[in-house]
Amino acid sequence: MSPKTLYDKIWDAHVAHEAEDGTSLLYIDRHLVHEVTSPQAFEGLRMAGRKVRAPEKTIAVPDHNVPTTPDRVNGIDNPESRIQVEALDKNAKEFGVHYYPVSDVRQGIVHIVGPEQGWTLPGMTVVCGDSHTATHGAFGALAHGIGTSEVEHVLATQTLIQKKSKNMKVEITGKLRPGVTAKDITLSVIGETGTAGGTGYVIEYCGEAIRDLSMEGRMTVCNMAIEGGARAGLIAPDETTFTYIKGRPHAPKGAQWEAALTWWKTLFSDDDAHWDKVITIKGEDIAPVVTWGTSPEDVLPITAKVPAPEDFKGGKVDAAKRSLDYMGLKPGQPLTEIEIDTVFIGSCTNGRIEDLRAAAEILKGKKIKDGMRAMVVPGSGLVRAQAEEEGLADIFKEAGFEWRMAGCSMCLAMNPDQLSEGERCASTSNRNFEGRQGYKGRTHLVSPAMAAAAAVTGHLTDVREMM
Ligand SMILES: CC(C)[C@H](C(=O)O)[C@@H](O)C(=O)O
Ligand code: SF4
Repeated sequence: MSPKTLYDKIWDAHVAHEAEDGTSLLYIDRHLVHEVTSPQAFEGLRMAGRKVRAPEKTIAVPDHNVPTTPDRVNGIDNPESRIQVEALDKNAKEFGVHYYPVSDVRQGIVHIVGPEQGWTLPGMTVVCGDSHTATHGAFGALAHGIGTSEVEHVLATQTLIQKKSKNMKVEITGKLRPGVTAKDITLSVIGETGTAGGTGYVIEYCGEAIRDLSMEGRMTVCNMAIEGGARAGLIAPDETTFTYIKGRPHAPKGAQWEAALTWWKTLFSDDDAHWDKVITIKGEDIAPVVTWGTSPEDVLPITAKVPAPEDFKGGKVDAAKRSLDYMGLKPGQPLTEIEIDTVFIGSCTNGRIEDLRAAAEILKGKKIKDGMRAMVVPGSGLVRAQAEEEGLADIFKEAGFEWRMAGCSMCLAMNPDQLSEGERCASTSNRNFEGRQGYKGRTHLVSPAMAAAAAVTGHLTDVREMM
């Protein structure tokens, strides 16, 4: 047998039919659904008189539009948001799919709920009408976003038409230095490859620094594969993965667990597998980073200065000028002198329990800067409950943070949590596009620990000085 990558193995195990030009019909093991990209898909089924083919493999949860203040039990003010969430409610019940409504403690961001409930397992194909589906690749699942018409296709057939991507290996060797996290890894990789570097590829992240990460950290890394342009990100499963999964509500049990484990242990890239592209980064070379511009590739170590447009080449000069202008920054200004007024800790990138622990560790016994607006939005109701049990919520509240209910929140401006014009936020989310967190709002992407540090000092801060 010819050697295969992990991606090749999962792909081969799911091809139901392959046409001559390589276009394939893939079987889909898990279909996650949220309120933004599913209403038309369900409506299409309804109009055609079709059913959901595999409701037991379909999981729905509202996340983008839901308010995160406790008074959300009284309903959603914004009519557009309300329509989307109510449509999901109706569709989930009518079509009989698994559903976690806002009133359920298990509700949260779809990419946090799936793994948490044991829906996401190694070797699976996982899709969702959402680009950050890449998150689930942390389990060694082939997971990626799809469009609304594909959502309808998967709902109706449990299959997806796909062309195979190329194989790319991103190796992070050795150990990380203190203060450096999974978020710094994933942003640094994009800094190296650019936002188009992964286009046409599925990335497998490997190396000692990746192996050393918890499942939470691995999800953070894979979450941003899409920001580097890749179709999906993958990490081969190992004991860390199996320990995380075991005992979760929808994980296999008993003899099924043993059988699954036997297969999962074959899910790695063979030694002499072929890679179309390889990138290697030394773990010790990665610093705590921050973005200065309006693209995730605009990333630098926190010790750096705001770059000048002339530092870039070709078309990137104009992009840098525009970024600096939008962000209101001057070349040569130390990044640590950039003052911020808002801190957002949350999102499918960094809204898990370990992220909250890392931020709380920095905040313990401290207060946020006067006038700072700071909020923690746990990625799910269960993350929230656990953080309360561990005393993290008290640390956040005593420091001056708002302690919110689960949802996408200020990661994107689809709900009441938004930046106002000119506001500047240190955010643990994954996109710093113009207006992403609110009209004319400005975003600096950072790790949870770096966000916490900035909340205390009032400016972008090297977290290592607070450790
Ligand atoms: C709303 C949704 C389609 C979108 C995505 O696909 O990623 C959102 O989750 C985002 O992060 O921008
Ligand atoms: S948290 Fe942000 S990135 Fe993740 S699904 Fe929600 S909007 Fe998209």
